[in-house]
Amino acid sequence: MDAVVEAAGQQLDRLVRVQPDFPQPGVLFRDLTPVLADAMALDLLARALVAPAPTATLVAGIEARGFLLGAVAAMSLGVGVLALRKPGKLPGEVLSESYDLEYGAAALQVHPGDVPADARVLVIDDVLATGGTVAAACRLLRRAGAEVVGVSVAVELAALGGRAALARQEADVPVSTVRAW
Ligand SMILES: O=P(O)(O)OC[C@H]1O[C@H](OP(=O)(O)OP(=O)(O)O)[C@H](O)[C@@H]1O
Ligand SMILES: Nc1ncnc2[nH]cnc12
Repeated sequence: MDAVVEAAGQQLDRLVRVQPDFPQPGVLFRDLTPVLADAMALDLLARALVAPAPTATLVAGIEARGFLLGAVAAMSLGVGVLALRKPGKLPGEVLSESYDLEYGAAALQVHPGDVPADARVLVIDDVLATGGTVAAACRLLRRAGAEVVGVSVAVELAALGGRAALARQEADVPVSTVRAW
């Protein structure tokens, strides 16, 4: 599987669009939409993302970009995908977790009833920056009764320290990234 991860990493090197000063001055934005639009890159990335957690029984995709990768990754593992949504999108009773990120603040929500009691969940997203988003996802899933077996992200922005921040908050969750820049 290391060969798949390396091949997917090469596709990220080739296709990720780097945009200075977006969505606000000072942020160097990594846009994965060209990767998603390339069939070979998308297939490799889906397989690389699930490689670290082959026994997961459910994938959790984080709104919005994590939805796209989470869905294809879940298909490649043969499991379902759980949508972790931003506020105001899910009807009925929800659990919520707030967090800060590089360019603002946000929250994630889930229906507790959508998480099976024995779920072994792999959290998937496109970018690990400060780590606030995936840490909130882990807290949310645990409150819903799930076991978080891993976090798998396409691109890690190493200078923003997300991996260390996540280790401080969620020390027992293995974190895998296809490429660290
Ligand atoms: O590690 P962090 O500092 O928390 O940042 C990473 C998050 O930032 C981006 O999402 P964003 O909130 O911009 O939402 P989007 O997917 O709806 O564009 C990205 O898709 C990650 O979810
Ligand atoms: N620099 C960045 N590029 C893309 N997504 C991000 N999420 C947080 N920071 C980001």
